[in-house]
Amino acid sequence: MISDNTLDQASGLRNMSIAKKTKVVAVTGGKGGVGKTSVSLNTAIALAQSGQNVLVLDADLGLANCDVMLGLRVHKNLSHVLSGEAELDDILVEGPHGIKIVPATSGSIDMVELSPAQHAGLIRAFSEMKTPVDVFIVDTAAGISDMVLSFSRASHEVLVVVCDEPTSITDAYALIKVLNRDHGVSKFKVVANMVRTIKEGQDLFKKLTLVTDRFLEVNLELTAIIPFDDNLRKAVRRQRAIVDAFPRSPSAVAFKTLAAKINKWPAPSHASGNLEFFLEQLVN
Ligand SMILES: Nc1ncnc2c1ncn2[C@@H]1O[C@H](COP(=O)(O)OP(=O)(O)OP(=O)(O)O)[C@@H](O)[C@H]1O
Repeated sequence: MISDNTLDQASGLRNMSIAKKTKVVAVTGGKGGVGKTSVSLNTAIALAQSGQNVLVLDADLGLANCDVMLGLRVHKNLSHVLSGEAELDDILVEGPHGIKIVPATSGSIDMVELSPAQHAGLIRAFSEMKTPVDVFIVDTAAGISDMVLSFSRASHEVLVVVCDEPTSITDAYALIKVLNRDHGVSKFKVVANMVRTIKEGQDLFKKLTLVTDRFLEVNLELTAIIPFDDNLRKAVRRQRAIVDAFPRSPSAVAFKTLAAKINKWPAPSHASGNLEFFLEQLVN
């Protein structure tokens, strides 16, 4: 006879195997000020509006800003997790529509100088979280630091935010090159931000692929075109997200379209072989 205990175990295992896998999306770009945090937060909120449990890691560890952009109060941050004083679940801050944010520290030198082992420890710590997460968005810092590289490599999708400035294109190219050459990332999803027309967004994508096609073996896809939108700046001044404050504004509509695309991306089905966020879910 099969005991109740055995049945409980079987149903537990079944639930584990059908449990939703977390999609992990790194938002990066190489250059500062191209709109990474705006893309991360607005896409996160649009995903939450569509019913997803969304977690945002404010990995701009040198100068944290997700909480500032949304006017949220932070009590504990990643430094408390690193020092062992708190678990990730304890430091989450709730934002609009129930998004959860993992706050970084503001301007703390220690955080900028984390070692590769500490990055790996942080990536592993996410697997221990009890908070349900359908989509995890990693808002990376500007530049090509070890942290940006290890967090991007540990994600399932890498969004590269670019705007129509020569330095944005060269910095995005440099980031793609290093992620590909040194970390084996070959697929990138490009977000053309702050453009005046759809055509400007498409041309911007062409400028980037002109160099990547010539020198690298990578696959780039133009995933979103976000218009320049004065209302976005107005929303930032009010410490609100545009998808919330001006939902019909052109950039808000574009963020919702991007969120709808992310909803359609398949959840990861197998481990990549590298250290990745929520790895446990993929090997169980
Ligand atoms: N589509 C847009 N239309 C108008 N302004 C925008 C748009 N996207 C971003 N901005 C503005 O550009 C500035 C930089 O945006 P944001 O802080 O999101 O960039 P970032 O890449 O995260 O910057 P950093 O690297 O410094 O953290 C902000 O003032 C923001 O309001």
